[in-house]
Amino acid sequence: MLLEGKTVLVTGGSSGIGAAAAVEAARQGADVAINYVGNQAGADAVVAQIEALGRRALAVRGDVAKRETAIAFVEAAVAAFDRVDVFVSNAGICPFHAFLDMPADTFERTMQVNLHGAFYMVQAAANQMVAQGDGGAIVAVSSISALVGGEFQTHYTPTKAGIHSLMQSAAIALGRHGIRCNSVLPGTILTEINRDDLADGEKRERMAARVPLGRLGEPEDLAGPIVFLASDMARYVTGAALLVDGGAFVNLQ
Ligand SMILES: NC(=O)C1=CN([C@@H]2O[C@H](COP(=O)(O)OP(=O)(O)OC[C@H]3O[C@@H](n4cnc5c(N)ncnc54)[C@H](O)[C@@H]3O)[C@@H](O)[C@H]2O)C=CC1
Ligand SMILES: C[C@H](O)[C@@H]1OC(=O)[C@H](O)[C@@H]1O
Repeated sequence: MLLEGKTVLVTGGSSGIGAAAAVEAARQGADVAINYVGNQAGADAVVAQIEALGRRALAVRGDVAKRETAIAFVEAAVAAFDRVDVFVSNAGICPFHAFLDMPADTFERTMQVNLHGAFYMVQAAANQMVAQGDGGAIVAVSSISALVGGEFQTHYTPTKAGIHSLMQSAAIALGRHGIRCNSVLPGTILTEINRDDLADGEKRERMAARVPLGRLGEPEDLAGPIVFLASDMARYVTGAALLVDGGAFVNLQ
């Protein structure tokens, strides 16, 4: 098991990629704390899945856009499990909207949840890891959208580029403490975040046709790469970004 005896924290862990990562971490031997914001049923289901795997689980409610949520999440996890070994910064939103009439509050909320939230969470987790004194691993869920644009994502893609960049700079700032920082860059993964956008079957098929592996992603496709980067198998990997997109990015023509 890749995460035997570790404590893993995941933001936005009540659905999608975060839920898949949380459950896989438990399958790999970790106790897991998830942050969630509104989906109580989803959080309860993830806790139940983790416990069914014989591991301890904790769900802590909070809006990642607020700095105090980060501090409270890490404190609650330490109170329950004594330490933080792995932190997965995953929570995010993507309210698709055209650029020219983007409401300021849509732009600002997307920045606050996706980028400010990741910064505060990673900072709080890193301070706990530094205090423990024996290193750790941080994995942030960025996106293929850190590298390419989207017409209705002008507020969103900069947050994903920012998260990718945050991991690079944090890798430098935290390397001396033995804390590794990496990001995963998912392609299009079928989750709640894009359920409406991909409800149009024609668009979904067009997107899938661009993927060399021939299908859109599932949340579980991210679980292995996240666990790998979190584990000692990746002990000399830091500041890296791992595309998990079925080959979509390289498929120019
Ligand atoms: N689905 C996709 O195609 C891709 C998703 N991503 C990223 O993956 C991450 C997870 O998204 P998915 O699993 O796809 O969708 P999702 O909607 O299932 O998951 C997002 C999670 O973040 C949580 N969340 C949203 N706002 C929050 C807040 N203020 N505080 C705490 N939690 C909050 C949601 O409750 C949800 O559990 C996001 O950061 C997203 O940007 C990146 C690339 C592609
Ligand atoms: C939510 C979108 O479908 C998804 O988010 C990303 O980051 C991907 O690039 C897709 O556009």
